[in-house]
Amino acid sequence: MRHPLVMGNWKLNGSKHLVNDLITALRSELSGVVGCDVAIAPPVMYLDQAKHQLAGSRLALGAQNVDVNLSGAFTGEVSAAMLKDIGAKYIIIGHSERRTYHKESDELIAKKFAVLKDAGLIPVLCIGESEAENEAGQTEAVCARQLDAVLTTLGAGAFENAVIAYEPIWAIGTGKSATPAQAQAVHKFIRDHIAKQDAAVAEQVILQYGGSVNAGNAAELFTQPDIDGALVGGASLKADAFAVIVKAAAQAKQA
Ligand SMILES: O=C(CO)COP(=O)(O)O
Repeated sequence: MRHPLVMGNWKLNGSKHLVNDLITALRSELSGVVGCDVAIAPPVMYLDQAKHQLAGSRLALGAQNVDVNLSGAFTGEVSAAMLKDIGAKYIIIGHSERRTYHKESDELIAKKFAVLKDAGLIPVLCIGESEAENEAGQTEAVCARQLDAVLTTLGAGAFENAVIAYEPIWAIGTGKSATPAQAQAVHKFIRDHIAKQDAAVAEQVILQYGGSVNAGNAAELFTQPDIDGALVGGASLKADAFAVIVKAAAQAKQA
């Protein structure tokens, strides 16, 4: 049985003040909520502050990126060991914003996946197609290519205790979420694709949907059998909306 996971990707937003206020509010909104794992990924600058403020709560710490190098002359980068040291658990890699703005390739992202596994961290691998690819009927081919970068180099076993976030680029920050049926179809494709190599690993891998998830559409998305949670951008910056999403996952996925 898969345990749902809702994670907030704060992207390039925040300040010491906001971290303080948002975590204080989340702790209060989510106290007593069980049945859903919850994580927040603030900017790397605030990970230490966030870790201290999360102490004693059920909320886990995430990060938004990692470098492939372990240490050395790589100005501006952050290593997997550093993220582990600071107490992060879930690390987002392959986000479409990094693929687009930082020209990250499938091969680089597969290397990031490997360094995270080696460090004992949980990769949250983002995949998903652009609007043009979607309209050209290439959704499955794009997702398969992005998954295969990891599958062919690391094998299906790498997805044991890992997370995949299906985030169609056309749904990110647009207010235009995929419909539950659309998202479910792609999630099933992703699970089946991994199952071709290892059915047991495919059955346990957490598949999140991301792209304009909000307090109003979350519950319906979570009714779908292969949607195990959400990677939430904009709505994760509002404690009340994020809490509604977490509670919807806990409710929908109760045994
Ligand atoms: O990119 C996302 C999460 O990683 C989704 O962002 P929005 O929820 O703002 O659409």
